Formats: sequence, C-alpha cells, structure tokens
Amino acid sequence: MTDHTIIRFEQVTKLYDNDPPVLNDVSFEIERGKFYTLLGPSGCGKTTILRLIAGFIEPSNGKIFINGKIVNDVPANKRQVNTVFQDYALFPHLNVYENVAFGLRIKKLKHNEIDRKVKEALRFVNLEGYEKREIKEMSGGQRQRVAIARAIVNEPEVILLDEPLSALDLKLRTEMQYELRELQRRLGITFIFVTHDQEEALAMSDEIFVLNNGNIEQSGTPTDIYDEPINRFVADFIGESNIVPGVMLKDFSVQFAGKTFECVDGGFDPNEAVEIVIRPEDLEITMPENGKLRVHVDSQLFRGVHYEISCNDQDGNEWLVHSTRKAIVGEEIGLTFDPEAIHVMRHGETEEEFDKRLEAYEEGSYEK
Ligand SMILES: Nc1ncnc2c1ncn2[C@@H]1O[C@H](COP(=O)(O)OP(=O)(O)OP(=O)(O)O)[C@@H](O)[C@H]1O
Repeated sequence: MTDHTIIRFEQVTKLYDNDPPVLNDVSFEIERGKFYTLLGPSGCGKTTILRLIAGFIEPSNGKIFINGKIVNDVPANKRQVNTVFQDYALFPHLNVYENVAFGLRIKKLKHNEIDRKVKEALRFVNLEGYEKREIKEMSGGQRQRVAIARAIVNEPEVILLDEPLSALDLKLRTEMQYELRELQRRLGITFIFVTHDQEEALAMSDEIFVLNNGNIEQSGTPTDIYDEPINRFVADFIGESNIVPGVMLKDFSVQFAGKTFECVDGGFDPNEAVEIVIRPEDLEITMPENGKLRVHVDSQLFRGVHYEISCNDQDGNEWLVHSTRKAIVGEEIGLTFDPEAIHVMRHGETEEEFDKRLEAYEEGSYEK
C-alpha cells in the first residue's frame, strides 16, 4: 500500500444468502485522484463492489480499507464516498437547487453555506441558471449533471458511478463521456465508474479492472489491457481479437497456422502450447505471395471507417481483418503483421503469475 492508496480490498468475498459467492477472494488497490473503471459482463459483480465501497452491504469475508482504516463496520453515511446511480435517483418533486441541497440540509449546514456550496457545484457541472427548474423539465444529460452536482456538493473523496450513461442515446453518451472525464480531472477526486461497454472503459479510464464471474481477470491502463490481454476472456471482451492456438518454440519464436514467426515475447517453456492474439487492425492486406499468411476471403462488411473482412487460413483458423482497403470475397489474399502485433498468452495464467513471469523474464534478459 502506498500513500496514494485510498481504497483497498483484501481478499474480499461476498455471498448473498447462501448462494455461491458473487465476489471471490478479490484484492485490489485504488489510488487517489484517478479515474477507475470496473468493466465486465452483466452479473460479474461490478455493482456489488460499488455497494461494498459505499457501505450499502458488508463483505462476507475479507477486509475493506478506506484511507488505511478498516471500514467493514462503518455505515454508508460515515464514509467519504458518494454514489451516482444508474437512474440518478433524483427527487422528482424538488427543483434542481433543492435536489443538490438535500444532503446539506440533512447535515444541518447554515443557510448561506448551503447556498454557496450548491451554487459552486452547479457551476462545476455547467448548470448555473437552472436552479429553479423542475427535474421533469431537464433532459437526460442535464439530469445526469444534477446527479453529479448532488454527489460533489458533499466534497467526497470518492465518487462511485454505476452505469450512469447507459440510459442516454449514443451521441449524448459520447458527449457525457468527455464531460465526465474532464470533470474528474478538474475535481481531482477518485472516480470509480461501472460499465459493460469496453469502448467506454478504454476511452475514459486511467485504470481498468476487467471482471468475470466474481474475479478480477486483469487490471491495468487501457493500453496495457488492450495490448497485453492475459487470457482469452480479456482479449475477447476488450475489442475484437483473432485468437488461434500456437506453440512457443523458444524466446522470440512462435509457431501458428503452420508457420514460424518472429515475435517479441519470451519467458515460456520450450515448445509450450500457447494462445496467440492478433488484433484485426494489426493485420495488413498484401498480394498472396507477399503475405506472412495466405488466406481465403469469406465475407466482407463496410463499417464506415474500415472494411471488416473475414478470412480463413489453410488450417481452418478464422482471421478478422480491419482494413481501409477492400478485398474481394472468394479471392485469396496475403496478410502481414509486425512481430509486435503478436501477443502470446499462456494457458490458464492468472494476472499475478503473468506479472511474475514478465518480471523474471525482464530481469533475465537484462542480465544477458
Ligand atoms: N441483493 C441480492 N441478493 C441476491 N443476489 C444478488 C443480489 N444483488 C446481486 N445479486 C447477484 O449477484 C451477482 C452479481 O451482481 P452485480 O449486480 O454485482 O453484477 P453486475 O456486474 O453489476 O451486473 P449488471 O451489469 O447486470 O448490473 C448476480 O448474479 C446477481 O444476480
């Protein structure tokens, strides 16, 4: 734990009733002032983590720390944490000002202090002049901002956001992504944001936790996770991927689709069976004789920015290509790629094992 750590989960397990655990021995740290995203499919435990941090539920096992203190028994209203819910949970019978002022009135702050704080919060989310508006007269994006103003007015150290953009249409959603990110930078408060949308997670976050079945599969920056997925689940969930079986012959040399290729990975056992990931945008179309792979074009879709081309190699592996060049369905083409585009994954490796192997390998290659 460092001085920057604001939240820490230590081997936290959560069971509802006596059902199987929805969180399974989960440990992680959250640093102050960063934008975190919990990303994963429906039911993987994202909201459960938020509710544990907020203090709405207690862990079945393990410890939760905020600012270095165990908070397992600390009630929600005593934590420096505020939540922005998916449906915003605004009070429909109160106007914008009163919605934001609500928590401060409960705390019995002085009238002029409430007024100053509410106005400052509304200014922060660009809603000056909307004080007297009814909630029903506000658009989806504006309601979102009221909900955020209501959270920041309490000056929390952490804001939890549970899929706050999911009710918005695509255009507004994109605008709000920029707005939220910018707001987090200006405020300097830790944001923990929940989504099942991988593009949203990649665009907004400093750090992403990829969850599956109550476990954190991988954590890291968007580029770490996109460029070095540690397993098939992460590679598949974060963007489209080509995943094919291969054999790591030795450091920097991997075999797949019946051929041997130079790569940049190492630290595997000789001739270890592995899985290979290559992103569709890292494959380039060439003449068949110039390709590292020769493939047959099965289908093609125009996606606006690029063509999405589906091909097969002689071993029956499917290859998805994103290219600004058009291919012809039924023809043979070549595919080429850089050694850096090949990502090698060890079967069944956990994030901890992955980090250890990389560290050992880097130390070893440094000594050489
Ligand atoms: N109060 C509860 N009682 C019993 N089971 C629950 C309760 N709340 C959640 N669960 C179960 O726990 C699991 C994880 O739920 P959680 O809401 O944390 O998932 P999630 O990743 O946020 O999903 P979504 O994206 O659909 O909101 C699910 O299987 C869910 O059915």
